[in-house]
Amino acid sequence: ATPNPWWANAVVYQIYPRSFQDTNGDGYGDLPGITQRLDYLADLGVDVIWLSPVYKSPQDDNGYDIADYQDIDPIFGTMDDMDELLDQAHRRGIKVVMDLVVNHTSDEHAWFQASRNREDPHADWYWWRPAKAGHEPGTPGAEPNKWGSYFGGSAWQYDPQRGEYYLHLFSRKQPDLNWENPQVRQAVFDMMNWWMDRGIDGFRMDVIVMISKTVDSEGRLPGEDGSAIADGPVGPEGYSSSVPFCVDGPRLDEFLQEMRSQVFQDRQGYLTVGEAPSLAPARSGQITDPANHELDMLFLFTQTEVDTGDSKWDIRPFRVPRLKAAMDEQQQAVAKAGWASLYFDNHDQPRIVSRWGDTSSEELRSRSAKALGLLLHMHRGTPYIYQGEELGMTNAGFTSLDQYQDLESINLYHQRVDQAHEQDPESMMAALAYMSRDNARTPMQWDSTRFAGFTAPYAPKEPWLAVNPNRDKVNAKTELRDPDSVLAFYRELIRLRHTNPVVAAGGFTLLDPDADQIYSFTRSLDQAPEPKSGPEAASVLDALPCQRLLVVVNLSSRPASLPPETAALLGLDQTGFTSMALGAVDPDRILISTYRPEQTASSLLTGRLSPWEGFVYRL
Ligand SMILES: O=C(CO[C@H]1O[C@H](CO)[C@@H](O)[C@H](O)[C@H]1O)[C@@H](O)[C@H](O)[C@H](O)CO
Ligand SMILES: [Ca+2]
Repeated sequence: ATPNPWWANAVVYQIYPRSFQDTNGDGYGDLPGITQRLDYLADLGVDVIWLSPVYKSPQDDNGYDIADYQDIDPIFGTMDDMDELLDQAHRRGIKVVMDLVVNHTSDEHAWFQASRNREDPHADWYWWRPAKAGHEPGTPGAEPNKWGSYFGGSAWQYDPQRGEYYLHLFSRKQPDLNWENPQVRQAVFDMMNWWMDRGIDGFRMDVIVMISKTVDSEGRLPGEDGSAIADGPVGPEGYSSSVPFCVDGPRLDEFLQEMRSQVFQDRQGYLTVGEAPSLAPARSGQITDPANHELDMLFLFTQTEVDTGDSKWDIRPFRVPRLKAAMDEQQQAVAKAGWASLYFDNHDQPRIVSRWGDTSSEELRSRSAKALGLLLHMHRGTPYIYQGEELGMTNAGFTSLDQYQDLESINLYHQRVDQAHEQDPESMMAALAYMSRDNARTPMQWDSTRFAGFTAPYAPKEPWLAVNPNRDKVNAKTELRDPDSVLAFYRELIRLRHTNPVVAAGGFTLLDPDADQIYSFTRSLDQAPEPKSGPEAASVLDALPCQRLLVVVNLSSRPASLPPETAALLGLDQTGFTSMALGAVDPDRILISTYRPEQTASSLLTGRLSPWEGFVYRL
């Protein structure tokens, strides 16, 4: 079998620079702050850091609205600071992946400002359309079609200077680029090559599956005057969904292949991962199949939608079988070809330990954080750790709207409560507390001081977003000293992935899909890898060819019996009693557990796992 590429065995750590480490007391994290913390990341064992955007930006969407791709925003520092970070990371063997936001730019980008003039060569670099016939431009109903923006309101904004509307799937200050225009594509590829030549190691590509929009043979968008394609139905808020026409559009593969050949053809050792909201998992097997020369891996979203209804604010109870179904579908999509990325947390998702774990006590917060980490990292794919996830950081616990900063949260509160009256204030505030993106964006908790070490206790400026008061207990300094901490556990998880080839390359097989507390699966390598010898062989067992692992996690705060298929693999029969002589369950085969191995060995003998008990067993 062709050896797996380097990133198949790598662990990526996502940094949200705004909330990571402030070094100049302005309350915002910055690049020197990241450089300062590289030893912490090296000690954790991560192979790659992915930086959310640090480019010149009016920060309307915290940097995902870029005004100059080839300059650093002063809030984060200078290009010299960027070079220093790159150099210091590489010295520690850590690669640096940047965020590529090219579905849209900022409306303050020179390209957009130029495009407002119809005579300018950039005139066709964005999606400009006239007002609907028979409607006064700029008045409700005059928009070219009924598409709604992800951040509320129409996806169209009228610009009096140009005398036309421009498309913005996200905020008004994030106009979509027109990738149909080859000059746009060339400008993007030139910018990407500029950064790759500066020594970065790849890109995470923002909403990259939205760059190809569906148009009819005349280039008309669905629903616009004269278009051969009708727009979709209008929802309760008065807008239709752009997803059927803007996600996975007709030229997506062509554009991704062109990008691959224009930027990455003659390069080694890089990583490309595309963000793919609303993409069907089956498509990930094609887009990440190396034979198609598109992307290395994708961020799919189906696992982040198992506890929501029609919208992310329509919260539903978390059910383990639904998560299993979603993850299994993603695993099967790339079983033959392609590769998966593994994530539960990022800067757009609430903290997983608050979402699906249990934070009702310090004990349960720690145990459930470990169980969820083990579950994710033992799947087949490249795991992503979001800053603070390795500490088991929790949701913010905000109770009033003015504590929130995220435009999506604030806009959607007003749209759903004040305008569309489809949700009452209490339930929307509850939805925000559970799902808002700000839950992931509270400052990193380095220690128990006033501002958690994110910024100096008596810094001139308070942190841009409130520090979570539980920083007195949940912080890196405390967990670095505690061998039983969530941090120590994550270090173990990463070590296991780096040392046990089955973890990186073994095939995935889900067990007991209907069990409602326990999530279990096996990972197996067809042919045994070379047995380890010499110092690497930590134990006699290490010397044996490891071929198959069993991963079992109780994702509940209640004890749970081992379900049938899992029990059978451990030689336990239905009654849960071991048909194997007592002691056949060999504690040495427990490679890692969220409890002490001997405790897990006794759990196995009884066939009942404790709350949030998870382990990897070498079959
Ligand atoms: O679709 C996206 C894309 O997010 C990417 O694109 C967005 C626009 O650039 C940006 O706000 C996000 O931070 C970036 O990760 C969602 O995750 C989005 O955050 C929202 O929750 C949809 O309901
Ligand atoms: Ca700062």
